[in-house]
Amino acid sequence: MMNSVVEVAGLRVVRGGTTVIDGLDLVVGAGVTGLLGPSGCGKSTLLRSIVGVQRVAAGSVTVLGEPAGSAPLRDRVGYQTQSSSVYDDLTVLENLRFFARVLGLSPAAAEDSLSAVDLGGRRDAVVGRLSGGQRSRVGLAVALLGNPRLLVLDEPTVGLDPVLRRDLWALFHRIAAAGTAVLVSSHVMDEAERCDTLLLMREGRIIAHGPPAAIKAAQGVSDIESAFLALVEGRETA
Ligand SMILES: Nc1ncnc2c1ncn2[C@@H]1O[C@H](COP(=O)(O)OP(=O)(O)OP(=O)(O)O)[C@@H](O)[C@H]1O
Repeated sequence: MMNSVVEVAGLRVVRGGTTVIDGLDLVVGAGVTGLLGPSGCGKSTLLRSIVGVQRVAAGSVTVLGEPAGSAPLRDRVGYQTQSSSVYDDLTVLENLRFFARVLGLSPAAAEDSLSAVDLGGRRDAVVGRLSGGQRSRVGLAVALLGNPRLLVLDEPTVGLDPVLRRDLWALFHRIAAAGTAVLVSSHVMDEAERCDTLLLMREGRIIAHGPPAAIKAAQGVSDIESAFLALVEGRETA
């Protein structure tokens, strides 16, 4: 089969009476893919469509050859939303064991996930007392339960300091190197350079797709923010 993990064709999504995504086509492969764009451009909506929790008006979303959200994908796609979905009053390990049970996985899956995010040393810490970066890694560990083939992360680095952000991006690359495709959204343009492949999104459309260096070269600029602006201006004057 092809190397694509996600295939989106002609996707249209309407939210609250407004068309948020209109005719979007996209292929996502292995490695770390960054979905970057300003707040409100539709990143979360696209990720929700890929995970299969978004009602779509038209088009198709296929993940690992199956329709998005279908039963065979249940333990093959991990998803971390913007809001924390872990229990503050449970320990790190208790949280992971709970979610492992919900997914029908063995307690050993909780241990595997814990070590994948380097949280073994904090296994007995109550989540409510962890730092922001550690909490974020607990959420990531939950999404990694069962060793999914695709990990979808919605703005996981928001609110974190630069050191923690750098550490998390390093972790995404380790996860990708171990064979899980990582699709991560951000509205911070300086995170672009950390991605193998970039998807630049604006107003419900993908305006550029490729390695950061290729996107910059195509626009003749030295940073992604300038490339984004050049692409927007090019469209407005076209
Ligand atoms: N539940 C909802 N009902 C109606 N409209 C919504 C809903 N959620 C989001 N929208 C609208 O859909 C559009 C895209 O929102 P979305 O959350 O996908 O953007 P985003 O790029 O992820 O933004 P952010 O970076 O701020 O999370 C926005 O115009 C938003 O106002």
